[in-house]
Amino acid sequence: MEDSKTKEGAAVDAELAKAIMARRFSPSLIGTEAWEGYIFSDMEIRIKESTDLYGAVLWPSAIVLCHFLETNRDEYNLTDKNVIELGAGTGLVTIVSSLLGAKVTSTDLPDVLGNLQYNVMRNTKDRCKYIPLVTELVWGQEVHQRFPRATHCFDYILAADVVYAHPYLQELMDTFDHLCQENTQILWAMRFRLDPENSFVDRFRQRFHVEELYNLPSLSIKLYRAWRKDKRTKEQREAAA
Ligand SMILES: C[S@@+](CC[C@H](N)C(=O)[O-])C[C@H]1O[C@@H](n2cnc3c(N)ncnc32)[C@H](O)[C@@H]1O
Repeated sequence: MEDSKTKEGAAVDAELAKAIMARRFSPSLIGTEAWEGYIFSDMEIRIKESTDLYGAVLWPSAIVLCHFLETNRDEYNLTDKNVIELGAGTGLVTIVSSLLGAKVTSTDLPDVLGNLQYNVMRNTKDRCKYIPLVTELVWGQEVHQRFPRATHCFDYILAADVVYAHPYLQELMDTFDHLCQENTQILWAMRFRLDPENSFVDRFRQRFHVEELYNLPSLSIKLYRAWRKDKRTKEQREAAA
């Protein structure tokens, strides 16, 4: 019985993973510029990558998160919502969220912003209600000053593949903690590779309620929804702002 259930789960995983990854179609070369094409919201999105930086490559978690947003737009309606993306990389999640009607703040390390801005502008210009804002956000650095809670209240925090063996996991946790207010939802696609990912999830669960939305073992990716556990008092909210 258990065996047949596991097999059924594996088949669903394989099918879903295949469907999600099939959104990717073959790389093209136009003139001197290489790009990869994706279709979301019935629109073609062209992503330029550059292999010299982590953030200049599109990772499968981003495709998984975009697939979720596109196929669950009734329940997670992004129209007119304030959204921030952490570690946006090449920008696919920012672009898809903008096409779905969100006001997006797309963030990453300074080195990555040029390529990110290029992809975001190229794919959202004249196609979106709100022009996405691309800006630097280094996890844990001046987040309180640059994104004060009183003026920066996000409905959604989006993140794809931001947890891996890097030395800034605590800073990332603190950034989630600062940006996530009482009514904020975190949608976070996570690729499991080694132990640091598991212990991050354990620590994350101490601060946030966590619901697993997708489990795709064939891609080693899970998609989580999370929201704050603690309800702050008015005084605490003002002190943290
Ligand atoms: C594995 S890539 C994922 C990129 C993109 N979200 C995707 O799924 O295609 C990790 C991203 O986190 C960003 N990143 C890494 N360390 C960071 C830090 N300390 N502060 C802000 N962003 C960081 C990288 O620049 C990169 O864009």
